[in-house]
Amino acid sequence: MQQTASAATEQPVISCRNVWKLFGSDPTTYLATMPAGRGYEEIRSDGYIAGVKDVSVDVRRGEMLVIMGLSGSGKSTLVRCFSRLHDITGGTIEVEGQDVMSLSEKELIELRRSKMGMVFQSFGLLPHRTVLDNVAFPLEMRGQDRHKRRERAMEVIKLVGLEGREDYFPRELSGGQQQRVGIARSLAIEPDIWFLDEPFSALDPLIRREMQDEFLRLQEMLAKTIVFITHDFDEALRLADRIAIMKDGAVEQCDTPDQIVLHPATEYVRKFTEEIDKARVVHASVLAKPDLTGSGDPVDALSTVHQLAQLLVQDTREAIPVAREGKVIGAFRREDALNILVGAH
Ligand SMILES: Nc1ncnc2c1ncn2[C@@H]1O[C@H](COP(=O)(O)OP(=O)(O)OP(=O)(O)O)[C@@H](O)[C@H]1O
Repeated sequence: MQQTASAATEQPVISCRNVWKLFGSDPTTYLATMPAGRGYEEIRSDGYIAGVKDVSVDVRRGEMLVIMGLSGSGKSTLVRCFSRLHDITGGTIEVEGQDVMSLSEKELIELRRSKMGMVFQSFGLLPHRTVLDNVAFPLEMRGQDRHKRRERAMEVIKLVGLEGREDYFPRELSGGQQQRVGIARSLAIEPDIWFLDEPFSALDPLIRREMQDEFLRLQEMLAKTIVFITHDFDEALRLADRIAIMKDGAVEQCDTPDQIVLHPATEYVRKFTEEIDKARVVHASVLAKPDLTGSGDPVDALSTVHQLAQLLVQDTREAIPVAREGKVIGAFRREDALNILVGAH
């Protein structure tokens, strides 16, 4: 996935600044009196759990932000704060410029219902309803008439590749197909912001990869703003425009996959990147230096080093130009790319 340049400059869809979510007996008073710089373990010894610890991230329009971290690192808590399923203890969260903590219960329900879609690991399908009726369910909740909701449900069923299975019951479907129903159901309401909490982790590895590919295809068409939770770094690298890596409630680094594998911000992040084949992650666009001039035909900015392997080995040029949509944006040193290819970076 590659975002348009304007996505980075537009107002973010979700903006969170210095957000804290503490669990414990009186978190608000505790946070107000807590000495600055108190660490996760110190907070714990004071009797509180820092579910989210001083997090500032933005979710940009049309991007897929993947929140990655081990179990208990705070991924779900952070995302629950975005939709105010949790009240935050400190900081601010704005969704489309609106401070979520200032919304009334009614406004919140409306915000969630009209703008947000959610998909969970457990699929959450209604077992006694057919695929069509499961997908149409949120529309029924909205009071949409039967004909309209069936029409819309069929549209999204087609979109996720389940046409012909609309009259099946969930138990008659594979895990991957059931998750497709979950995805179709959440898309039925045309959410602006899509939250997916480990949607593929109950699936076996082959199906999981297939679903990831399909998901990328779907996103290419829909260009939704997506927050995707996973504990799988490979999945994060495959899907993300940007990845926020969490540990002990805090975001260790939030950046593009390329930057994370090339320039891990902390030792913790570096450990994740150790086993990764960087050549499959790093794109020519990131290696290109605008002030370097190459000779001969340019390579495409969206190519990974892995895709360029043959050229890199056979070519003799020192600097290779890179073009985005036909326009040269700079060049990279062939040696730099070769180092990534052989794992010497
Ligand atoms: N309601 C709660 N009360 C107390 N502690 C909580 C509550 N919800 C979460 N926590 C704690 O906050 C921390 C972060 O939990 P969270 O569920 O966000 O982690 P996660 O990264 O999503 O983990 P997983 O991948 O296992 O779902 C954990 O230590 C958890 O025990």
